[in-house]
Amino acid sequence: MHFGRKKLAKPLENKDARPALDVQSVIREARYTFVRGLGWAGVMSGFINVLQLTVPLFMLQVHDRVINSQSTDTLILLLVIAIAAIILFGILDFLRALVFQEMAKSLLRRVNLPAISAAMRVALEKGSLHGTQVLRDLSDLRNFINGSTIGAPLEALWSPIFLLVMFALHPYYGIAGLVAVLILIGFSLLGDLLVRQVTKEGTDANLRNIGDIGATVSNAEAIEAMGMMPALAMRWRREQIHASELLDVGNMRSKGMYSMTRTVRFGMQIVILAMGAYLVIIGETTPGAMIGGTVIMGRLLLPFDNVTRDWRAWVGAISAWKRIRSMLEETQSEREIKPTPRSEGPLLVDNLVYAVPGSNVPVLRGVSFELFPGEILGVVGPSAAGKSTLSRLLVGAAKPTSGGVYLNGHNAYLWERGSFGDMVGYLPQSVSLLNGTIRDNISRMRDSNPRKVINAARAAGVHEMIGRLPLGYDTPIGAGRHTLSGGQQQRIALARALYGWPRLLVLDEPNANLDAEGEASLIRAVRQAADSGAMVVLIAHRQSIMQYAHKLLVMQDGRVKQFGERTDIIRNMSNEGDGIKNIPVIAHKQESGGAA
Ligand SMILES: Nc1ncnc2c1ncn2[C@@H]1O[C@H](COP(=O)(O)OP(=O)(O)OP(=O)(O)O)[C@@H](O)[C@H]1O
Repeated sequence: MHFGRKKLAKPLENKDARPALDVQSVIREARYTFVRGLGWAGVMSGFINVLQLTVPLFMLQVHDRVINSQSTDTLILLLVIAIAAIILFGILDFLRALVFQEMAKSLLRRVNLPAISAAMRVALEKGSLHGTQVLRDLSDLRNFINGSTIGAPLEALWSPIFLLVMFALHPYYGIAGLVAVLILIGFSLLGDLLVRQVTKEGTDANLRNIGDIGATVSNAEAIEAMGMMPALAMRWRREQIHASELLDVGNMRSKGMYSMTRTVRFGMQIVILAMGAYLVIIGETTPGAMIGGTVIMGRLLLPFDNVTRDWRAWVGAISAWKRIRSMLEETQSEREIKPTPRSEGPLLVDNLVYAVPGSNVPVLRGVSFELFPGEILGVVGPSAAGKSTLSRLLVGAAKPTSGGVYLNGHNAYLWERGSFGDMVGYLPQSVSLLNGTIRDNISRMRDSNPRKVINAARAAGVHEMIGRLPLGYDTPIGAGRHTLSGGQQQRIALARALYGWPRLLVLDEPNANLDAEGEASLIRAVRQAADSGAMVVLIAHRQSIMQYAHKLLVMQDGRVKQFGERTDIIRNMSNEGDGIKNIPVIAHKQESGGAA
């Protein structure tokens, strides 16, 4: 028995190939955008803070200068200055909001596409719900930056200005202000210590729960039919309670700290007023300074209140960013960005090993074979032999752990996706059509050439069926739209695979939902593709289709049990005797005497 090893074509290196995306530079740029935005907003916050002194200083000046001098000219001058300062405050406040908005836009512009590609890759490996989390994180991050909570720490950074003014009014004011600030910083740090971890755990638990519910919703029919809802509801409830309890603890601690900081702020304002009154009595300061000092104390401490109140939003945003960043890093693509010319073959699978990421038990254990243009390869074997995993690796949807799949010597996994996709037709075991029209789906969501769409539909034997639908090729399908039967979906997915006459056609259980007419169309399509020089890989449990295969690959436990010309393999299997029991497809063929 040979596995085609002797004929293996040497893999080529594409010298022009570059990594598709430098994740580290995306992360660096995103961080730079964030820090630069915060820098600008911070500078503006400084001016805004200074301008916030307008009201207390105006009070102080009116009290000390206007009342004493009885001068309306001074009053008018002060009024004009104060109004100008307040208008400037309004303008800067608005500009700062624009800076935040621009920062959110520019951050998302940089991260959006890499994050969505990362989400796709994570979805391939860990399921769609892990993938969609990153989209939620991006949206949370944008809301945070555009929201009202991001500015509080920036304002707190400028507290030294208020402290200086307080020291200028009287050293005792300054000292009281400093003590109050230190107490509030202590509360903020304590709050962070008490809130951060528990909030993170609660959020993670909540996300897990949402993920579980999302996964379950897609199985709603089975759940309803088998009355699984009460048991599932109990599980969710337990998980929900656990997550809510953690989040409630974080919330309660955060609110507790906020109440304490407010108490300290109000208390300190009373202390400073009393102290001011005492300083006025002993002639150390003026009544204007007393009122101004009290108001400035309020302004000084307010951002610390806000930091304590809004810290959870910062914790949430930081966690969201960390998740986005680690997903980008984990899924850094080594794929090329330059299109590679269309290839006619051969297809070489060279000592292919695949273990699911995070597991060290390989699903494929050194699979090798070669396929030439115009050949149809039937892949058979018992359940869990690794057939679908092999098909995913053939089309570059999963990364080999070692070894590789090469088309005309070029690595299928690394191949730039657009040009690779033009050459490949893939029908996965679980057919999933996308939201859009039938035309969109067949044309792979591209601006379609109507003739190519109709050709693909005809080849899949589905043109007449589409013609019978009220909107024909423009019928919207996908979630919540026109519902197609399992067989209809499979045939439209076959038309999608055939679109543009690919050079490599990988069909995983393509006849699973087909009736006799559908299967006849499928066989016609497969033979037509092979006659036009395509390489076809067919995975099927139903044996009828295998009689058209030129070669057979028999898999077992992730290994190649046999590979070769179909007639040779069937002869070998019947000679081995016990092998026939293990390979039902072949066994059935032999028994029925049909295939060879
Ligand atoms: N993402 C994954 N995570 C964990 N295990 C996986 C994953 N994908 C495949 N496997 C494991 O790999 C083995 C082979 O699965 P695969 O779907 O390739 O088998 P198969 O031969 O196509 O089976 P069937 O004929 O039943 O479709 C199975 O044991 C399966 O549990």
